Amino acid sequence: MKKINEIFYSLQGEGYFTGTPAVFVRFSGCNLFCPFCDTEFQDYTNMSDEEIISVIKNYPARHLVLTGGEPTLQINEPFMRLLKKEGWYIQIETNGTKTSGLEIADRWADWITCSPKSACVRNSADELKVVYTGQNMEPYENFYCKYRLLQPCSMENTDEVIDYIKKHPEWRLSLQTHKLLEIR
Ligand SMILES: C[S@@+](CC[C@H](N)C(=O)[O-])C[C@H]1O[C@@H](n2cnc3c(N)ncnc32)[C@H](O)[C@@H]1O
Ligand SMILES: Nc1nc2[nH]cc(C(=O)O)c2c(=O)[nH]1
Ligand code: SF4
Ligand SMILES: [Mg+2]
Repeated sequence: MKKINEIFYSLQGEGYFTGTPAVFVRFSGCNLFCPFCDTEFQDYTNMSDEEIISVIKNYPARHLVLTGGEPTLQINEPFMRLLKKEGWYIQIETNGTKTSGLEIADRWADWITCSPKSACVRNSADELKVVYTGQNMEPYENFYCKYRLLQPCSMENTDEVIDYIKKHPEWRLSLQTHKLLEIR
């Protein structure tokens, strides 16, 4: 059984796949307590892997976003294998900490979006998506990834983020477009 906070269909609002129709599975629970976290993830329903599949397959898209909370606390090999067997393109949103699912994500996900927080142990992902709060950016210099995305915190410091990116052009802007559009 997995503790699932919500399942919904929307457009990927953030990062490289912004605008892509996607089914979101939000896992309950997290190992961190980011002060800026914009997500309610405590409530949950217990669902079997088969129940999750039976809900997500009703939507027309086959791009799946595993998020949370922290999805790598709950994903396991049989779940990921089943999703791949069912034809899903699996994107996982992770804080990059040392969890039971860290290596499972590497083995099975099609796309890893790492949004590193203090305890991040990853030094690679497909995309690095940093929520900018004016922190020291040096720790991200040796992170190996295809794209470096800088995301305003709660859409409140967009000017500061744009300014940073213009000075450090290896970064690009990630806006939480679902908030702009007032969709989920
Ligand atoms: C809610 S987290 C869930 C996945 C995982 N725990 C993580 O932190 O990557 C999903 C994404 O939202 C970002 N996020 C959370 N709160 C935010 C905020 N107030 N403003 C901008 N992005 C935020 C996270 O950094 C992460 O990229
Ligand atoms: N539309 C939409 N896109 C998202 N991308 C990442 C999200 C998340 O909360 O992980 C999210 C979300 O909550 N909504
Ligand atoms: S790691 Fe992700 S879900 Fe957990 S508190 Fe931080 S932003 Fe929220
Ligand atoms: Mg969100």
